[in-house]
Amino acid sequence: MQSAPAVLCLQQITKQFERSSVPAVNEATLALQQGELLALLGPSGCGKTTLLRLVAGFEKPQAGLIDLAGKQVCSDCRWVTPEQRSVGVVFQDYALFPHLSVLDNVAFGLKQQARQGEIAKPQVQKLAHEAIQLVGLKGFEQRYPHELSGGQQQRVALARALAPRPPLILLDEPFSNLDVQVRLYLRQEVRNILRQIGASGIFVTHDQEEALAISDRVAVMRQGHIEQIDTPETIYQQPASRFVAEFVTQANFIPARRQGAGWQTEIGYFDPSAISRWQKVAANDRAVAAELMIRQEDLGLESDPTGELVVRDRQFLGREYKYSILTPSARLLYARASTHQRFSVGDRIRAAISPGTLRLFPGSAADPGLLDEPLADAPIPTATAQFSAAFRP
Ligand SMILES: Nc1ncnc2c1ncn2[C@@H]1O[C@H](COP(=O)(O)OP(=O)(O)OP(=O)(O)O)[C@@H](O)[C@H]1O
Repeated sequence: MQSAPAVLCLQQITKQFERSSVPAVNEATLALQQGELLALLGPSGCGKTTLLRLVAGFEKPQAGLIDLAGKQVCSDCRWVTPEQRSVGVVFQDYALFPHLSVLDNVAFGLKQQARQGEIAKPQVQKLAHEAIQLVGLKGFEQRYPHELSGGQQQRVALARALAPRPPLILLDEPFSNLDVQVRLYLRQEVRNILRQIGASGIFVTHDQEEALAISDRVAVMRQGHIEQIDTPETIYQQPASRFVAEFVTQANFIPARRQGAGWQTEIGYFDPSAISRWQKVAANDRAVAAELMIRQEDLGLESDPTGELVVRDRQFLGREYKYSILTPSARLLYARASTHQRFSVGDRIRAAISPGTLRLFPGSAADPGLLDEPLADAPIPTATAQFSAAFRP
């Protein structure tokens, strides 16, 4: 993947709307390789759609460079219009012409290209039929949009974007209007189709599971910045910041205070073996406060009538239970556990965490309850010794 030529290069792209005090996209830099599928993931308003629109040419940035398929399409002295950029765009609401048949919708852009002499006229019908076949709508050519389901309409929109065979397809929340079954099926199919024709794609989503499931890389955005861009595995296992960790994994965070070689929290003492990558904090030997990240699936639960954690709620999710756990300081933690072992609301439990699953993030020294205590290497309190035994391999 890394050796393939870049289809898209963004350098330091910044866009600030009028009457807005902060940029919607702030110095975004990324390169997309040929055949690669990138997800733009982030909370509402973080700039995902604006970034996509900048690539398409629907918005002009104040600063930065955009290269598409080896050609500069945006710089201080160069601007290529959306029609002249080789990108296909699929919108959330399909944006089909209601008075045109499926075939005419798909052929619409191709006919314009033929009029401008960009493609030969006989190519129009050929490319349109190929695209319709590619998205599995052969036989539906003469139907109108109102005669199609939402999923079928989105396929037409996809066929229209794919028909001219652009090297890059942009998809703005393409599945969000579809019900869950169609959504799961179609997102896999879009991925397969793009792979089949070797096109690159960027799709916007605020659904972390969707981003991780179908993309080759994920760009997590926050307040206009690309906070981290990497493979789904790396984003999940090695989030670069607490924001990425929280948004992508929905992990638990507990304030921790350095104690000896390890870290003390209200749910126990964690020695170094519990922690997967603690370079971030360990690099700063003087850091006394941190936040410990525990993923929901890594928070193991064990029955313990004297335990300080209490089951507050249990949700049945089919393959697993999701528990809400109340800590002594009334903090809520979430755990996902197999259905083989079932706890009831009110049960007292203790946490059992597998070695190497925790991560540390720089923490605030202002956390109450922990940092009021002396920071010297005090012995581990008896109540937590039990936990530390569970954490140690
Ligand atoms: N045309 C516009 N004029 C002024 N501000 C805009 C315009 N379009 C977007 N914004 C602002 O820019 C910021 C980024 O918006 P954008 O639509 O890119 O976010 P998003 O991440 O796609 O959000 P969502 O997931 O809700 O669609 C927001 O604060 C939004 O209000």
